[in-house]
Amino acid sequence: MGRYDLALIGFGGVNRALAELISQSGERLAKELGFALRVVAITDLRAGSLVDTDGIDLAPLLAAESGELSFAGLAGGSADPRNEWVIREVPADIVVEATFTNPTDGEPALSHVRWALESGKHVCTTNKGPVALAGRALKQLAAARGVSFEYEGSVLSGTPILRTAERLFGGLEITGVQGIMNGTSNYILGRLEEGVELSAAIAEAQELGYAEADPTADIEGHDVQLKVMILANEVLGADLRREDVFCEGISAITPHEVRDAASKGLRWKLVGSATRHEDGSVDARVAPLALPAQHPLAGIFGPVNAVAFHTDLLGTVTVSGPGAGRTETAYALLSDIIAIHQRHADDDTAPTHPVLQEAHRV
Ligand SMILES: NC(=O)C1=CN([C@@H]2O[C@H](COP(=O)(O)OP(=O)(O)OC[C@H]3O[C@@H](n4cnc5c(N)ncnc54)[C@H](O)[C@@H]3O)[C@@H](O)[C@H]2O)C=CC1
Ligand SMILES: N[C@@H](CC=O)C(=O)O
Repeated sequence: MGRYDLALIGFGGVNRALAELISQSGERLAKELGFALRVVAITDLRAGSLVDTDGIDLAPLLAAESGELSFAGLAGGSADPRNEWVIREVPADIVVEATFTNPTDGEPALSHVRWALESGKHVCTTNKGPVALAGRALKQLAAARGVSFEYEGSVLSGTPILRTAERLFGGLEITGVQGIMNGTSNYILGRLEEGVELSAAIAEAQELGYAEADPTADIEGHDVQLKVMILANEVLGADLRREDVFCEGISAITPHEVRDAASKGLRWKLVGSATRHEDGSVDARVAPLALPAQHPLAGIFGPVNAVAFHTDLLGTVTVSGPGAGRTETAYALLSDIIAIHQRHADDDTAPTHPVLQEAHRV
């Protein structure tokens, strides 16, 4: 049985949840998928870096509270994240990028991804910055190096929206997308309707692992702006920059307005949308809308998200599922690793598995 060695860049909620999955369910997954997973490097802004090319023992790391973790003093450990050295020099097969999303220029995650691809390593990431702001260039770099760049978790967390569109919508012309694409703001709007104060609702979303490290991106719509760019670029053939996407968040909506709307059968939702016109141009925007109760998006609650695809042959097809959450997003990374395996199953270095090889051929 083959194995993939992983370097985890960022050891916050999502990458810790991936490490937990590997630590607790690695054997079951290996039997099912036909390949094993081993973590050989971890870097983190706060904890430093840890390298063991024989495989890091994850259990003691996962037993420590995340705020208390320090790799300095451990064998192969350092207080310095040493990101560039780890990404370029440690012999990992896949670099898993899950540091903070920076909506302005995508850094430092953009450099992390670039270093990995330049070094001939596959990348999977849940970080929206590099995908939205430089996805096209990064895909070209990956193709030139013969490696994969996967980012299912960058839109709708573990809900496989990008792969659904890519693999299952063949022959359909998609003319637009509209959806709820941020778990935090959707959760907060629901809690405001229930009478919870804004600051308390934000704290809950942080505690539950839905919110960005700086929740401004969730509240002001920047997170959805990046997701709309990713979707429009992927499924509508657009090449949007951030300034092309009008963006208004939920900060101006008062708890009173939320409850007043509810009493009239309306629900405030933060909606992202993109529409392709006949001349090929694409309009995209993010804005709060008070939707009537019978609107399909009005019934989407909490961290659940949904995206409606407008198509020529099927009309509207809506995909709904978790839009945020540590374990849910870690699943997106696992699905990326499976996709890498499927794509490279015939490479010399890839593990072999009859079921996945068959899927690869199909
Ligand atoms: N939590 C969620 O539901 C989802 C998160 N994402 C994205 O996944 C990424 C990770 O999310 P979480 O784990 O929830 O965030 P988090 O804030 O819990 O963890 C991020 C980790 O990255 C580390 N970090 C930051 N800059 C670093 C650097 N330069 N070098 C090394 N480590 C660095 C931080 O110390 C922190 O431990 C973010 O980009 C987020 O936008 C995407 C989909 C859903
Ligand atoms: N903060 C984001 C996490 C996923 O991208 C959200 O709440 O949707």
